[in-house]
Amino acid sequence: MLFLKVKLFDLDIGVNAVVINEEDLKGTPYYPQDRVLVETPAGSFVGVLHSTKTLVNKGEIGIFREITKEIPIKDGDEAIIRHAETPLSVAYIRKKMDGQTLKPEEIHTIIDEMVTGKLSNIENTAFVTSLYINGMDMKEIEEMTRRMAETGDMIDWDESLVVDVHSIGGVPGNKTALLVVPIVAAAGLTIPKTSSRAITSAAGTADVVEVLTRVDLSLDEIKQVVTTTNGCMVWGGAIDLAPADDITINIERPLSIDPEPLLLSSVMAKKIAAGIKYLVIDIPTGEGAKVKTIDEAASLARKFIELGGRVNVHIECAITYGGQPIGRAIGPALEAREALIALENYKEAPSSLIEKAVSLAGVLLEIGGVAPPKKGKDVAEEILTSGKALEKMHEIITAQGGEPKSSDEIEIGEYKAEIIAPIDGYVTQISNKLITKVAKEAGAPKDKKAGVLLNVKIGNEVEKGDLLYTIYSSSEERLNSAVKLARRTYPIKVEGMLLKRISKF
Ligand SMILES: O=P(O)(O)OC[C@H]1O[C@H](OP(=O)(O)O)[C@H](O)[C@@H]1O
Ligand SMILES: O=c1cc[nH]c(=O)[nH]1
Repeated sequence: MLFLKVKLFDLDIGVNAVVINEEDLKGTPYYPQDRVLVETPAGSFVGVLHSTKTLVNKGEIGIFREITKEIPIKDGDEAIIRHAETPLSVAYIRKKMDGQTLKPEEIHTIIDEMVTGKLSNIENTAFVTSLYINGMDMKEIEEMTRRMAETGDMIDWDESLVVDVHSIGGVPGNKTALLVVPIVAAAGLTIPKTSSRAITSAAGTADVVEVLTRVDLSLDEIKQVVTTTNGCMVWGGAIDLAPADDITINIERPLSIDPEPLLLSSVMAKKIAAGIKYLVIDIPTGEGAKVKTIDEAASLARKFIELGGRVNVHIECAITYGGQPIGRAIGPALEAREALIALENYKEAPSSLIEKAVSLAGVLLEIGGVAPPKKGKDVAEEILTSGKALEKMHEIITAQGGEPKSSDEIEIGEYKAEIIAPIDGYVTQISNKLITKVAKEAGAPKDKKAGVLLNVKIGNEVEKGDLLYTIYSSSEERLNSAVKLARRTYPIKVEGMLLKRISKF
């Protein structure tokens, strides 16, 4: 064992590297590139060892900022270094890589070791990838869901009627939650919504809400907000609800994947932990979404409902249109602005956004008994059009530590480029994946002001030179790169009625 003092490096290098002076390593069984278990008063993690002559002094261990996002280690903390045995999980991950079924205790071990930082990025990535390739059966998914919830905090509300809505994501512009939560909260139901940051999209709900107010609230702050406003819209990753969720999501994001076993367990674990009893799952379906066909969506819905039954959460699934972006705004600030426009004056908002939001909210109002059967959508519309939802949104924004702003006060990227129609014709396709790529190339979601504002939707007739969409960014360099990508990949297809002329074979 080595006893060292922590020296924190303010550097995001993205992996669990630790640096030890080579004098300290002399005569020990620890070698560069080895994995060592680092135990500190704030928690333990597995780090890849690097040696140095000068970066840290004898008696110090250099630790990077990445770690402190998961474990609140401070400068000067005592650290005990031990050889990191190969985690038990490695054998179980190999089993899943080989397509085998994992036993409950094997799944528990993987989640436990992931959450206690004993797995390196390599093992975590191998696990996520093996689920993407080989999947899991429902028993495995149930075990993973339970463990993901049990390894974190659980919130217990002192009432039974706690509802939530959660989208599996995958469709650009899906800012629906910013309407559904205020509508449902204004109706008096308790809706403590947790969201993840973007996984495959250019803006996750947590990224969008963060434009308007704080989302990294503590459990106590969340309870306070929900008690006073009936709702919240917070980032699940900031609190210890299902901690494995944020670890796996951080691996899914660069690969832009969302394997079904994790999709099911991630959503459900967060909801169990948040004490949700009634949950509506939004399953956007269509070309370019995570789910392509109605049949696939129905099969996923059945799995959600079955899983819900096993973990005592009442689930209803809404299969929604996901064949093109929801609304016109893609990117955190653009989507926050569009959501505010919808709350301020629904007539000015895209009908796809309004329609989806009041439909989902309507289901929750019926489940919650504050609207008669089949009348939920009408009640939701009334709450939206009367301004009650906007008022509630301002309450939630304030309670979470933000300053309510009107839509025209939301800042978007100062650099912009307009993409125009190359010919007369009709918009026949808006590629979810390509439009997301353009928005991300412009800098979203890290650059909150970056994104894409659509000027057309599928079916619109356009003339050569008409505006199709505008790309925004805070950086001219990123904007130019996004424009190049847009010009190379054509996210929006414009075609005449004469699609192809064949005059000879
Ligand atoms: O589209 P991608 O990024 O893959 O999925 C992630 C998004 O889907 C869910 O949306 P919501 O919280 O129900 O609004 C997550 O919380 C996250 O915002
Ligand atoms: O919250 C979410 C949404 C989609 N997929 C996940 O894994 N988690």
